[in-house]
Amino acid sequence: MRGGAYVRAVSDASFDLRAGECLALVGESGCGKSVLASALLGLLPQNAETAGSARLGDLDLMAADEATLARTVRGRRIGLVPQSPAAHLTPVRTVRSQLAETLRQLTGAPRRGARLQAAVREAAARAAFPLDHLDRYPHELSGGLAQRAATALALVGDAPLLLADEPTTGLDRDLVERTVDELRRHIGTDRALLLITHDLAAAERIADRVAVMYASRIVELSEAQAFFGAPGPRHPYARGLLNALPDRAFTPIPGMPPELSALGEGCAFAPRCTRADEVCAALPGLTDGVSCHHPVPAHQEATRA
Ligand SMILES: Nc1ncnc2c1ncn2[C@@H]1O[C@H](COP(=O)(O)OP(=O)(O)OP(=O)(O)O)[C@@H](O)[C@H]1O
Ligand code: NI
Repeated sequence: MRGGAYVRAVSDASFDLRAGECLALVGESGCGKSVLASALLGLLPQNAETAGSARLGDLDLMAADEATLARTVRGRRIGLVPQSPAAHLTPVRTVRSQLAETLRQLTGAPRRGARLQAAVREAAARAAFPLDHLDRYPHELSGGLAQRAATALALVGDAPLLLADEPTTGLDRDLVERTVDELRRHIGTDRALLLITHDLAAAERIADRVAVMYASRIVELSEAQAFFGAPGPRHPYARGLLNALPDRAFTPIPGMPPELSALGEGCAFAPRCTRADEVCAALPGLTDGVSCHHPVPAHQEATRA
């Protein structure tokens, strides 16, 4: 990081993702979600340090070189809906030309002509991108339309893993539902989706499992049904996130998440946690999908207003 600060943005993250499955990665801003996604794609800044492995089929993404990632992973084995679509779209080319280019690269689409144009329209429609906006440049698009253009591009390669980083930012509720439903449909039974989101309602709508991240660590990994329904989240932070929702208790978690450059030894949530005691000065391990010394007992249900 500029100025020499050292940030541990992701620690000990461990999860698997099966074909046909959607895993939602949720957590407050700055907890490390996008860094985790960038690490999988080899898109971290050059001075970033990584350790560990991430297997996609027979390939270890963490060990793969840039040529392999560029040639066979990005777009082909992993489709990315980036968090800031405006920054990922090429500013000097229309949406039509970017879709056409990606189609030519990733599918056997012909170089030009009616069949290519039909494929472009089909690709746009999959992400509900309006066909009468295809000839616009990225700066002529609203945030929501740029988001849909980026989603359309990410779906082109039919990659076995789709990584969607806040794919619904800037969309209104109807379109949020349409977009996540489309992502879910796209997954079908033979692809997988890692959905990174602040939007717990979107996660509840389509996720099979939920991973909750706090201050660089996955603190809970649960089946979505158990998480959003009964018995509810077991980690006090995860429970706090749900209870902060307007249609639940609408009670925010007091305090702020810590700076990742100044994390202590113990549980990073302890300063904000009503259940914390002296034991929490030591880092809890992940047991039964929860990383907490005092998880909420399974029979204590979350309050739904
Ligand atoms: N290129 C970078 N250089 C230095 N620090 C970075 C860089 N990218 C991210 N960070 C830091 O890593 C931490 C995690 O950032 P990240 O973008 O992964 O958060 P996030 O969970 O995706 O948040 P948001 O929900 O706001 O997108 C933050 O403290 C951020 O400041
Ligand atoms: Ni992010």
